[in-house]
Amino acid sequence: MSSVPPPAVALSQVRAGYRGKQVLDVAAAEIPRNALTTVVGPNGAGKSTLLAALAGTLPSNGALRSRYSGRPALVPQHSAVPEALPCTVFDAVAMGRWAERGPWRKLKTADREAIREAMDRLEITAFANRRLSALSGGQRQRVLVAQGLTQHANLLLLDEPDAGADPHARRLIAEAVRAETREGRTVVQVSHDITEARRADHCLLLHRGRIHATGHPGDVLTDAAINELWTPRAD
Ligand SMILES: Nc1ncnc2c1ncn2[C@@H]1O[C@H](COP(=O)(O)OP(=O)(O)OP(=O)(O)O)[C@@H](O)[C@H]1O
Repeated sequence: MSSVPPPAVALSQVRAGYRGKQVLDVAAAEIPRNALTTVVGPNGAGKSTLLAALAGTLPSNGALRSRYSGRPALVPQHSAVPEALPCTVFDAVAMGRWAERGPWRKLKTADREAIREAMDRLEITAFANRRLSALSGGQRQRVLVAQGLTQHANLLLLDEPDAGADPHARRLIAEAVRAETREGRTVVQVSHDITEARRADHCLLLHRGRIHATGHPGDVLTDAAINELWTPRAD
């Protein structure tokens, strides 16, 4: 009989917020191991806040039990990254190795290999020496995802990685994410694209900071749930 592996992260009564204002209140949720979990919900539902709590960049109360080794990698929304960051595409992707090497140490062969592989996957090798500020929004998005991939983190957190990306870039990002789970990593991805979200292994549907539903995307992202959550209300 096959047993279900323990989740990579189990959340229980997790609360988080900003300057004393609570915006996230997750009673219970799980992030399955070696799988792609998509986090969906209307604007302001608390998706980025949940990712920040999982990344540990935002303090939270409650129990957030992690069963993966190493540090998680967080790829923020590209709107959260200064456009004029004074570095090249290669430098930006290489920053992904800082957690392991430190910012000032020389890159080793393994670092260069991880950077090369991530840049190839996102098809940004041709831009390696371009300034990040000279790229389009969609190209910059691919650089951020490549920076996340180079970290080889067991938990990869992506906040709307395909926002502003064209169909080809979306496919590259989706394929890169799938390769991560095939290689035994756990990925959590915030998305506004319901079609893309339906392709995930697991789904957390957030509404007003709480879990509205969780489970297989086919069971969670029903027409009824979508109509209910995305229909503007008077309150
Ligand atoms: N730095 C911050 N300071 C204060 N309030 C914040 C901050 N960041 C987010 N919030 C508030 O927390 C709530 C949840 O925001 P969050 O960014 O997590 O939502 P989201 O689901 O990711 O939204 P979107 O789909 O628009 O990206 C919102 O009401 C937002 O105004």
